[in-house]
Amino acid sequence: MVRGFSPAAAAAVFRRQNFLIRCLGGYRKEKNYSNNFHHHCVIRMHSAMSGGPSLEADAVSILRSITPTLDPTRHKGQAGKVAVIGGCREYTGAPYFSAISALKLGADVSHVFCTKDAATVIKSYSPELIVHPILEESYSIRNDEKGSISAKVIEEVDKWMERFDCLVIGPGLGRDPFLLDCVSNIMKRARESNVPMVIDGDGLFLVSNSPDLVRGYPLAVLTPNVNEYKRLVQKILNCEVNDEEGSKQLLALAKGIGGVTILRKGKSDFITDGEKVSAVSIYGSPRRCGGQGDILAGSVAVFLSWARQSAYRGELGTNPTILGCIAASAILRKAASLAFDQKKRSTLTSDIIECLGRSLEEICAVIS
Ligand SMILES: NC(=O)C1=CN([C@@H]2O[C@H](COP(=O)(O)OP(=O)(O)OC[C@H]3O[C@@H](n4cnc5c(N)ncnc54)[C@H](O)[C@@H]3O)[C@@H](O)[C@H]2O)[C@@H](O)CC1
Ligand SMILES: Nc1ncnc2c1ncn2[C@@H]1O[C@H](COP(=O)(O)OP(=O)(O)OP(=O)(O)O)[C@@H](O)[C@H]1O
Ligand SMILES: [Mg+2]
Repeated sequence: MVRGFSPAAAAAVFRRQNFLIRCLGGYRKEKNYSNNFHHHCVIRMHSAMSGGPSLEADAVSILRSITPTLDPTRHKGQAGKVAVIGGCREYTGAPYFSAISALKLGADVSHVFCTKDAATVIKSYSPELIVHPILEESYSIRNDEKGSISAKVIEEVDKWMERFDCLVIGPGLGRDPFLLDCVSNIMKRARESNVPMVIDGDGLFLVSNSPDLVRGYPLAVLTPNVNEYKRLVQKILNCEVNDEEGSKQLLALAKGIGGVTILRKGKSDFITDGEKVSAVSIYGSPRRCGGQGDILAGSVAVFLSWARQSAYRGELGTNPTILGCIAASAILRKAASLAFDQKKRSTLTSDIIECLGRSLEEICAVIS
């Protein structure tokens, strides 16, 4: 019994502790990937030691404070309208993973703006997505068509821009110079309309070479993986990644680009707006199958939109962009852990997507 507590109160404390442990990933029986509470604490301590003291965010409280209730008076669109700019001849999975993850978490509408080649393929994965085949790669057009096609792309995106709560730029975009030029124009329009942007994948390749696209834009979130982070550090800070000074360098990078938010993905996810670093190191999965970053990008778009709505109602005291990143990171890692419980080594990105709903439900139950 807990000293000074009645048996009933002690039982309540015990139940609450168990609930929080379950929310953060649960107990696990695997020998090598033991995920008991002690292991969880060790991960937290390790993260705090590598990134500085007490960086770990209270992801459960954040998720509860920003996730909207399912209120029968709300209409379609109020829980979020997101658009993914990505998808080309090589990559059709990445934009699909981002866009469907947004829907599975509770966004109302999810669009994909991609190349013509990719559009039919993406549509065939899911009838839930609204797919716009508007982008072109250099190989499919003549040089003298480039001006008119570029203008047409902007015209098409402009029809929709003001309706989106957030854009995800880059999953499966490819690196064709003409296509990236069109996407730069889309980003400039998004800024003019104050639409938040999550920049991932090849969008980060673009931003590493043209940081002015996001410089000084507080509604931009960059979500680099290990390679993308390395490129950003080299281009912006003119040095190599230094994990001994991980937090300091991350802050310098956010300041160096100027006022953006960075979510650095890895064993722990580190998030900063240039002022303070937060960490999410709750247990995820030892599987590193491709596509998990795409889930994260779509999830950040949703939680960021929800956090902005809460902030608009005056319910938050903290930067909503940071809260959205923390929430997305925690939900993805929990979903990855749930999927790994079932599928072990054969866990795929689509298995993790199937666990997104349960992952959020266990923290923010529809009916509590
Ligand atoms: N199923 C899918 O369709 C998936 C597609 N993905 C997409 O794949 C693309 C690449 O993402 P990664 O995470 O692999 O990116 P990384 O930057 O981690 O690595 C990409 C590869 O490209 C090479 N590379 C580096 N610089 C290059 C350059 N200038 N030109 C050409 N190649 C270069 C790297 O050596 C590496 O092998 C992104 O668009 C991403 O969204 C991934 O999200 C995984 C899943
Ligand atoms: N070593 C790790 N241990 C635990 N979780 C990790 C590890 N590395 C990455 N993750 C988690 O996986 C998610 C995706 O990160 P990852 O580095 O795989 O992105 P990515 O390379 O962009 O993925 P994608 O294949 O979609 O492009 C992150 O949210 C991160 O929390
Ligand atoms: Mg990626």
